[in-house]
Amino acid sequence: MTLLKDILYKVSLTSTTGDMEVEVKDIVFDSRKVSEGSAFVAVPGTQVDGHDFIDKALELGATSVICEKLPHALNEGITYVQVVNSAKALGIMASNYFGNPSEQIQVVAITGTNGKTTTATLLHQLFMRMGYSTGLLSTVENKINEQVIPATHTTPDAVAVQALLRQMVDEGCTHCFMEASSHAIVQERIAGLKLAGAVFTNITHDHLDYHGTFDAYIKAKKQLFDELPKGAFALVNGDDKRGTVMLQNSKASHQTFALKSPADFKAKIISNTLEGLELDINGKLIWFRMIGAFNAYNLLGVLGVAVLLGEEEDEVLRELSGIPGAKGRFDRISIAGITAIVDYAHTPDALDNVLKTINGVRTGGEQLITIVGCGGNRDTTKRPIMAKLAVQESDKAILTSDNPRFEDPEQILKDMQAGIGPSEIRKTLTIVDRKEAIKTACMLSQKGDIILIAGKGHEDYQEIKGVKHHFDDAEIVTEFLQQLTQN
Ligand SMILES: CC(=O)N[C@H]1[C@@H](OP(=O)(O)OP(=O)(O)OC[C@H]2O[C@@H](n3ccc(=O)[nH]c3=O)[C@H](O)[C@@H]2O)O[C@H](CO)[C@@H](O)[C@@H]1O[C@H](C)C(=O)N[C@@H](C)C(=O)N[C@H](CCC(=O)O)C(=O)O
Ligand SMILES: Nc1ncnc2c1ncn2[C@@H]1O[C@H](COP(=O)(O)OP(=O)(O)OP(=O)(O)O)[C@@H](O)[C@H]1O
Ligand SMILES: N[C@H](CCC[C@H](N)C(=O)O)C(=O)O
Ligand SMILES: [Mg+2]
Repeated sequence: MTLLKDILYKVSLTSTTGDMEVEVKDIVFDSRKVSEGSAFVAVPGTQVDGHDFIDKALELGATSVICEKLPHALNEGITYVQVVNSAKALGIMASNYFGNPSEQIQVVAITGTNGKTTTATLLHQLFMRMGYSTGLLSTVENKINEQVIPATHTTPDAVAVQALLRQMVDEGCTHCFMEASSHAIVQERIAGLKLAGAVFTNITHDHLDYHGTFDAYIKAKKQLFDELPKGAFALVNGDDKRGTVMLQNSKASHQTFALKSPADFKAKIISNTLEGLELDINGKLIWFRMIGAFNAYNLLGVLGVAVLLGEEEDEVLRELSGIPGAKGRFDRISIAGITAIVDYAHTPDALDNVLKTINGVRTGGEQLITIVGCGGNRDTTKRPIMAKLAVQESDKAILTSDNPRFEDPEQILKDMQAGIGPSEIRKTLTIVDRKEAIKTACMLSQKGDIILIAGKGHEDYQEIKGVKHHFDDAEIVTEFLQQLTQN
């Protein structure tokens, strides 16, 4: 039996009213999911305030309410707990409720604008290969060893994080690698977690719609490092000028990885082709199946984490060398002499990196056609920048839709077109239907050409007005390229 007073351990309380020994059958932060005996935690949100749903939660059988502001009238027989920060309280309560699983497993959180999924997935694959029972919480999927649990967010909500960690511990996992998105950090979805370490990959333009300013976005990432305990490690990209900012107030052991500056984990790129990367790491030449200089950073971050967790460098490099990477990250499909690359680049920096990688390995003569869109109900300021990058770094750019969500797809495309100069218009096509855009790119391609399809990577849907319609870039480009071979 779980008592309210026990799960409030370590929560900053302002006041309590009622029986603190009431049994808690479930912790719920959405009134619609309350059942008899639930503890309802009222969290202020971006759309509505959970405090407005306290009555609804009580109607459905909640026996305790955890909130920042007490309701004017308190119901008889209900326990009310006033806390300083209910989102934070939710995380700590969920951790207590599930028996503090993060104290029984080494959890490493990865943050940064780009590279989180790649780094976390590589770590999961690496530790599995090295014989450990390992968990993963990522944008693409959550995993307990090889068992897949579908992911709805990059970082699950506070209760789901703890429930998944509990399941991992019960199934014998010793390690869990997880992404910590800036939304999750600010919303305290990882409050109550004991981390063995945290990684900072990089920070560039994204999510200004949510955080407001770039400084607030940096501060969100920094919170992860500020809250690390002594004894944990803080591993940051030393070539990113915000790497040192992350370390400023961190009690954790300061560690760096870099290609250009002095660092604890260093590498030099020997070769970078469409077949893979060759790196010099401490005088050892190692071949990796990952493509692009940005993946050299991801590989170094992975090496750093593994070594800081006590693994032997040579074994790590041997295993890492054969790992293919995460789905939808630079996936290559070659049919009829045409190479299509499906990549999740959905930020200006990611798109720039992918385009530079492709341009760096081109042999000349071939065309590069880039298909790109920008998500609806997301940062609008990145739209003209991404369109401009696509046009400038390709022979032809096709602007199209990528999850318009609740926005008008034509308006998103207009925002993108604003980034294109008059002399670049002739290199640009705008085709709102993504399938038509892919078909057009295939029809315009000749043997040897490269088609980059950016933005959706592993996603197998197009989200329009709250409905996810099946849509898979790799599936569609394969279909059209195969048709070319039949004609
Ligand atoms: C903008 C954002 O991040 N929103 C997240 C946030 O919801 P919110 O603050 O908007 O919630 P709200 O709708 O205002 O409701 C406030 C509170 O009232 C409660 N409520 C609401 C209605 C009701 O009838 N009863 C009730 O109790 C809600 O449960 C909530 O506790 O907290 C929810 C629970 O954790 C999340 O599901 C939700 O993610 C939304 C769906 C989302 O799209 N988030 C994206 C932007 C996101 O989180 N992305 C990052 C990755 C970004 C990256 O790529 O870097 C991620 O980690 O996935
Ligand atoms: N270290 C990196 N630096 C810059 N760009 C990268 C890096 N790693 C990957 N990318 C690019 O960014 C895209 C997204 O990579 P990944 O999915 O690993 O990032 P993420 O941080 O998990 O993104 P999200 O915030 O959407 O979950 C990749 O498809 C690739 O184009
Ligand atoms: N985690 C990111 C994914 C963006 C992927 C892209 N396809 C889009 O829809 O904008 C977000 O939710 O902002
Ligand atoms: Mg991710």
